[in-house]
Amino acid sequence: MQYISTRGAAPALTFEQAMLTGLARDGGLYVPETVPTMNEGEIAALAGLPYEEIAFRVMRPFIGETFTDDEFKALIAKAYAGFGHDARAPLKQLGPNHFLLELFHGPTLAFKDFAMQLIGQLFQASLSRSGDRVTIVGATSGDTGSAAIEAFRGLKNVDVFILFPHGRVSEVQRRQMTTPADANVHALAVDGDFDTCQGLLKDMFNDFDFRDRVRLAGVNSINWARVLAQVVYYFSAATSLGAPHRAVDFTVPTGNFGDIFAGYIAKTMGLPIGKLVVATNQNDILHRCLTTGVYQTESVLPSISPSMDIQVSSNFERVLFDAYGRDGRAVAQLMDELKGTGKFTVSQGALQSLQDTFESGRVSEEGTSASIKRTLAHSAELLCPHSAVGVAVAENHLGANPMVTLATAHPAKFPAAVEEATGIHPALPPRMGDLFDRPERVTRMPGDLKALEALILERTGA
Ligand SMILES: Cc1ncc(COP(=O)(O)O)c(C=O)c1O
Ligand SMILES: N[C@@H](CCOP(=O)(O)O)C(=O)O
Repeated sequence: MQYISTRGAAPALTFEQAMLTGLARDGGLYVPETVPTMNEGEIAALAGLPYEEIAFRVMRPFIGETFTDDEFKALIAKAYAGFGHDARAPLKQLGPNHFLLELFHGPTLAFKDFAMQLIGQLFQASLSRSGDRVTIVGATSGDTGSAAIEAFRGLKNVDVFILFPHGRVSEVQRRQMTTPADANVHALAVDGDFDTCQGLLKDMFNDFDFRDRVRLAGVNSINWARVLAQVVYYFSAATSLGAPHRAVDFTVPTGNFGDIFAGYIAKTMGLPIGKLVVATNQNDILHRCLTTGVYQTESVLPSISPSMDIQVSSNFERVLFDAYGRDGRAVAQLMDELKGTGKFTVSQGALQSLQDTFESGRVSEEGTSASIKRTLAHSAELLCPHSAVGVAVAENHLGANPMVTLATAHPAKFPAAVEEATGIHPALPPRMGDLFDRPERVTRMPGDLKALEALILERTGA
């Protein structure tokens, strides 16, 4: 199993190399050279299995020789042992044909834990074998950062630097990143928005001297291993609703396009997914692009679903690669255009291919609040604002197949928006009850590459 870059000009890598590398050296993202498929019998056999066993069967063909079966099984078991629900990703029924996939029972209460807890294990196993040390730098709009810190805190061969937009994450998210006392954790509050943070991260990857000196690794969804771990819950949800004997639709609250791209991979592997619906908040660049073919950045509007306040949606590049017939040069040209002008237009053929796979919808701020309120009244389910965006869009795309909406975070991560909509203040789980009493440790930084690189070099001693 080899991984190739979406820009076609970086060396092909193994799973382990792609996982430790993050961004390809040509600026592209790694994808499998060929996506392995599962036949109907193999998919049917997943129904009713424990989540960890489904994870093993779905991910095994992607990892090549990196781990033996026994090693991989043990790492998966450790990754999900700390989840607060036996099913790991339970389904709740919202309506006759509408289900909610709760992805917030991990240690930091967001779907990011599914991938981050696993790659924490995979990194540790790989680094302790090689004796190498890496510097992880992550960009976050709130959830990736806390999940990464939780997964890598205290590890002796890893430093973790998390760039988050100053003043643009919820207080719970900020405290999850700034209160861990471990010396290898560095929370950096950057002046700018999430796109500034993600842009700086990509610039660090493209600064080869710096990259090689600190042995830079990435745990954003630019890392293929992140996407892979997220493919699993599409299989667990769909098979418990009758797949492969019937098709299942999914609606996914979307920002960086990683989570829905995982659904696209599940579909490519053979899982009968009918509709794949992209749900955006008022930062609706993906919805506009899927509707008109024009991908045009605007300034980010802070919203009550802040984790999706994103304009430059990293993983969209992966799906464009397929829509352009895996032509890396065409993708590189689009990405250069985006960097230069803030815009590109998708060709007619590529747009048709995207529209054949994805539907989309956008929800306003009022619509998000109303969705939280309505869902509580009809189904007694308290949604976080991101999940509420998903539910609102899904309601406009219900059809004959069961519809699954991904609930991506726990409502207690966004108490202000939930209380405003419902009058209920969602409580944090008891194990996080002292979050507001713990001392914070954070460094305020300008959105400046050289300043950030200097700080990372100084703190790692590289
Ligand atoms: C709570 C939450 N929901 C949805 C999303 C969107 O996921 P993705 O970036 O994979 O599209 C994010 C982060 O991006 C998130 O943190
Ligand atoms: N919403 C995310 C943004 C980064 O997404 P990623 O999936 O690429 O790590 C966040 O919470 O940080």
